[in-house]
Amino acid sequence: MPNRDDCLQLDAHDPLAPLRAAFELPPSVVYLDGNSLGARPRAAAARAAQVVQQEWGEGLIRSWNSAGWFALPRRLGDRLAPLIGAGAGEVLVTDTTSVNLFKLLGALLRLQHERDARRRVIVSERGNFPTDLHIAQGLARMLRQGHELRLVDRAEDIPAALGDDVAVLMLTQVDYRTGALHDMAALTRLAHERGALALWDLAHSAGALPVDLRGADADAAVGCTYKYLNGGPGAPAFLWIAPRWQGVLETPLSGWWGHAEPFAMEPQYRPDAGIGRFLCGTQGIVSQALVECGLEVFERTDMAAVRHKSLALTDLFIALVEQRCGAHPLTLITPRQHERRGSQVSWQHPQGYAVMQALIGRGVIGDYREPGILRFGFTPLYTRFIDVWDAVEALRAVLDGEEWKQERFQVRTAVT
Ligand SMILES: Cc1ncc(COP(=O)(O)O)c(C=O)c1O
Ligand SMILES: Nc1ccccc1C(=O)C[C@H](N)C(=O)O
Repeated sequence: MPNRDDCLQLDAHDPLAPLRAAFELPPSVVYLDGNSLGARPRAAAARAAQVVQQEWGEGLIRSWNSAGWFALPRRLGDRLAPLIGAGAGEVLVTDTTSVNLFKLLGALLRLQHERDARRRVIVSERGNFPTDLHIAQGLARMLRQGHELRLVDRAEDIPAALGDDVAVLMLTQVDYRTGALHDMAALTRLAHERGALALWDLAHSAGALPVDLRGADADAAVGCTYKYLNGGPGAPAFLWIAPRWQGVLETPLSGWWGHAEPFAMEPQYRPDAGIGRFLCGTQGIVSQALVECGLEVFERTDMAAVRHKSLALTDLFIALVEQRCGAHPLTLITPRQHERRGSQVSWQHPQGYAVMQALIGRGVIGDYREPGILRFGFTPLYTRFIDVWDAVEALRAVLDGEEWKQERFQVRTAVT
C-alpha cells in the first residue's frame, strides 16, 4: 500500500501536474468538490476585469460586435465541442442545464409526436438529479398530450422500460450520488432499436472523462460548465444537437436570440437555420466570458490523460480509505470497475452529514448528499496524489477521534 512519500513521487511523475498552477487554490485546503463547483482558473480574475472595465466600461454597447459578445455562445460551444465528441456548429454555451433540458426534451417530444403520437413516455432513473425529473414532469403537465415519466430504480431495468410507447430515454451519464457511469453507446443503441431518442445529461462527465456523443450516435445532450469545466458559479450550461437533427428540432422557447435575423425585428418568429435557434434571450456576458478560461486549460492536455489520472486518483482514494478507515462504518457506493466509474467516489456513513462538516472543518472540502452520502470529486487538472493522502488522513482523524460528534457539526446549512 502506498505511503505519503509514494504519493509525492506519483505527483513528481504526473504529466498533468503543471496544470495545477493554472488554478487559484487556497494552500490550506484540499479541494475535492470540483464535481459541484470547479476551482477558479487564475486567468478568470483578469478576464472578468477586462470584460467589466474595458469591454463594458469603455466599449459599452459597441462590444456586442467589437468584443465578440454576440458570437460568444457559439464560439464557446465550438471550443467545448472536442471535449464531448461533438463537431463545430453543434454546441451552444447558454442558459442553465435545467433550461436547456426543457428546450431539448420539449423539442424531442415534439419530433416524436409528429413521427408516432403513441410515443409519450420519457424513461429515466429515479435516482437521476432532481432537476432532470422535475423538468420532465413540468413539460408533461404543460403539453397535456398524455406524456408521462417512467422511472426505473436500477440501471439494469432500463432495457425492460423501453417499450414501444417510449419517446425519449433521458439519462445522466454519471450519477451525481454514486458516480456510476453509464455505457452511453450501448444504451443509445438500445433506445434507437426500440424507436426512442436518447437525451444525455453530461453534468458530471464533461471535462471529467472522454465523452463521444457522435461516436455513441446520441440525439441530444446538455451539461454544466461550472463543475469539471471550471466556468465559475452559475456559469452558463451547454447543449448539443446531433447533426441529423440540426435544423429539424424546434425549440419551445422561441426567443429573439434564436431568430434567423434578430435585428430584422420581425414580428413573426423565424428560427435560425443552425444551432443558434436554441438560443433564447440575451446572455449573461460576464459569466459567459469566464467559461473560456476554464476551456483554455483543457487545450493544454487531452481527455485520455485526464481519464488516466482520474482513475489513478480514485483507485488510490478507495484503497487508502479501505486500509486506513476500515474500522468505521463506511460503505463504498461507487463502482470499482473502471468502465463503470466517473471521477468521484462516494461513501455512505450513518452520520455522513456531520462527518463531512468535520472534514471541511479540517480543510478537506467534499460535500454531502442524502441519504448519508459523503461525496468526493477528483479533478485531474488540479488534484494531486498528495491531496488524496491528506484527505484520507483527515477522514481517519475525524472518525478515530469522533470529531464529528461535536455540536457545531450537526448544524444543517442551506447548501450541503
Ligand atoms: C445531473 C445534473 N443536472 C443538472 C444539474 C443542475 O442544473 P442547473 O445548472 O440548471 O441548476 C446538476 C447539478 O446542479 C446535475 O448534477
Ligand atoms: N449548482 C449548485 C449550486 C449550489 C450547490 C451545488 C450545486 C450543484 O451543482 C450540485 C450538483 N449538481 C450535484 O451533483 O449535487
